[in-house]
Amino acid sequence: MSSLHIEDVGKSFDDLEVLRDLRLSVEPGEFAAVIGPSGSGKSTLFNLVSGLDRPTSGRVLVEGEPASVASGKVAYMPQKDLLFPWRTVLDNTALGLEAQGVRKKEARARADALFADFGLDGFQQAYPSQLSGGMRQRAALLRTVVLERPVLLLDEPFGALDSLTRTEMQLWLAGMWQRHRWTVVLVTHDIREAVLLADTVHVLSRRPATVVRRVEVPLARPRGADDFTAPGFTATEQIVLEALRGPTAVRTP
Ligand SMILES: Nc1ncnc2c1ncn2[C@@H]1O[C@H](COP(=O)(O)OP(=O)(O)OP(=O)(O)O)[C@@H](O)[C@H]1O
Repeated sequence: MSSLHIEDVGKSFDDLEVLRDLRLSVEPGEFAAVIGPSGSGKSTLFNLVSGLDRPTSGRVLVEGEPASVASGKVAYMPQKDLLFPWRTVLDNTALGLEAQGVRKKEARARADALFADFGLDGFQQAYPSQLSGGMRQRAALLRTVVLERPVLLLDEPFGALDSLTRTEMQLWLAGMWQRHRWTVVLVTHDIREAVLLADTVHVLSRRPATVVRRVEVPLARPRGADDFTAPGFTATEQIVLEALRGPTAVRTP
């Protein structure tokens, strides 16, 4: 059974058709990336997968069941880290578990157990303002991962970081995925990021968005900094770029 199965999904807001006949499947342990032009509907798609909104047509199935917030199958990391400035980093990372009804002590213990792996050891009692941009994003990811849900949605997690920090974070995430094998759907505007991290890159058209190309990334795992200059990397970037720019990607409303 697919972890995520999006079947002929359409979504409109009044007269605005945002998604049309969108199909996409993600298998357990797969890292999928979704890339598309600005405003093509990537956040709308995530809202459907996390059950915050419903499709106008078609179906969104998470582990075979219609997507719903109540099913607790999807963990969503939004673009902004949304860490509360008045809570310590540990309390911030335990927040999702607490909201799920886990007792505070246990929630903190479960989050704390991941701090070293996320490069945050020693910062449990710090406040978010004391962290660098990259550390804040790692804390936000920790808060998402600790929920141990079957599907992780990452919405441009590194979009706000400077280019060097972003590259470091991408390499770090590649290493983390290698160890944990989460099922991930990453939304990004960054072709390089999609190719480095994903098994499959789904390229969206302009609105109404549909998947115009599904690109399998031919690079072996584990991946690292050397992959950025590998011939297969550049060739895949080119294929994704052409799909983004190609004639079928430009639709008139
Ligand atoms: N609740 C809503 N009501 C009306 N229109 C909406 C709603 N949510 C999104 N839209 C519209 O749908 C379109 C797609 O928005 P969405 O945020 O999904 O795009 P996106 O691809 O995530 O954008 P970006 O790449 O800029 O982050 C936009 O034109 C937006 O104005």
